[in-house]
Amino acid sequence: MSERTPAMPTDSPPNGFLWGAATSAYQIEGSPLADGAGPSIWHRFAHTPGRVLNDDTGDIACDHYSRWREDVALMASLGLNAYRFSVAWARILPEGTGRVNQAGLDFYRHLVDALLEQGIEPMLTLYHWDLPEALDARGGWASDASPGWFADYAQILYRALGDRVRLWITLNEPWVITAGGYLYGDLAPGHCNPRESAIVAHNLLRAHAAASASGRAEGIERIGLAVNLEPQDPASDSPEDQDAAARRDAFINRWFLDPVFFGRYPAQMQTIFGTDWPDFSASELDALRAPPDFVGVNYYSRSVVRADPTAQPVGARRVRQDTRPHTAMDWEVHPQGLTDILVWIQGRYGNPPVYITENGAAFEDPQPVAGRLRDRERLAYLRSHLRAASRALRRGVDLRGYFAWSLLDNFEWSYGYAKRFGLVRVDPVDRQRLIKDSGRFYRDAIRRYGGGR
Ligand SMILES: CO[C@H](O)c1c[n+]2c([nH]1)[C@H](O)[C@@H](O)[C@H](O)[C@H]2CO
Repeated sequence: MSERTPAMPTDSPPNGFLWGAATSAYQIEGSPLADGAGPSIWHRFAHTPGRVLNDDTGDIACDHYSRWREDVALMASLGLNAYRFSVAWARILPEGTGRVNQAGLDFYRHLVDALLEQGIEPMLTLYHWDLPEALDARGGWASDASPGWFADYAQILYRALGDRVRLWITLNEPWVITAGGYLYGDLAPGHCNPRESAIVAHNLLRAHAAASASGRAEGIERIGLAVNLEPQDPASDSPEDQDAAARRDAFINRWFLDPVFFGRYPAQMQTIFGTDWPDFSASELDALRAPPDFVGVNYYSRSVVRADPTAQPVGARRVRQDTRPHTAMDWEVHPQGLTDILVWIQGRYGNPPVYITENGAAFEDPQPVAGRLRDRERLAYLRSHLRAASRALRRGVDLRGYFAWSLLDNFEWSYGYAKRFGLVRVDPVDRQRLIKDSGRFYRDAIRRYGGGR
């Protein structure tokens, strides 16, 4: 099969299938304080020496805040019929609550209108990690008031854009927000506090429920939750490794999905956190039940897991599969894991509608030559994972769309600009965009198998 032969096998996805790409505000926009916007925790974190590789910041990023018209045209040239983006809370509410910054609302309204003019369906993420600094100063997600702050913010956006945005996501990856920001400390706000992390996770779930309820009250019909999911395969059939994989599965894959679908946490959470696990009442647990209208699946890789009592808090660690290909993030390339996790959702949670809201890979890209960037590894990753998605469709998974991560090379959090996921190259000096071979491949796949725009 040539590089240019699209991925999907003979059976095309269902009508209305979304072929998109995904980004997030702090990673692409730049101009974080423009037009009345307030600072976010990532603005502060990135400006704290030593927190981000090369002390990179999102001050410019992809300069999308100025180039959004060009980027919408780029999406149209790729043939996308959908685009997933996030709203920077502090552009809308500079102090996190209270005064609304109209210029912030206007930016996103113009972006949405431009997408719709091109026949591109917007999928809006309300929160992709960039909490207003003013709210972190009031306790942030550890504050009991945080679900109310979030629901009020969400309501402002529902009322401003609910007549033109049909697909909403409350939170992007509550697990990464919790683990990265409050347990391991590698992401903003950089805390390392197990008990605080369990309270933050609980408040994020309360916030999802509150924002879902406020969306219903505003007539919003399709509100989802985007979660990072990663199959946990035991390194051996020993009971120790089997138990370790089950604990890591609960910790990563079920910590948030079980509460929203079943109103309960996985039993392993108490074992993992011990005395740091709060004693939630039955009513507090039941209040978490807020089944999303769709599950957004962010899939990148799987883990092979070995028991290791020194690897806290789960007592399990990943075992690198040295004979398998890995990305520049050192994540194993394992497309079958995408099929497996989609079928797992189908079986465990009653076959809910699903979108693959992130899937992609960072590789060390070659320099462009004569206007061409031959990113063979990323193209192969995309092709193999589109095939994996097709296998899930054939298994009856209610898969409704695929969003490649990411449209553009962008700010990769604590890695800064050192890791590039884009289908489109962004020049580090002049921010010029150049569609990579992987982007051309995706365009051809959409033309051949997509519903078109
Ligand atoms: C384990 O990977 C996570 O699922 C994950 C990977 N990623 C993400 N979550 C975030 O949603 C994006 O903002 C990142 O840029 C992207 C690439 O790192």
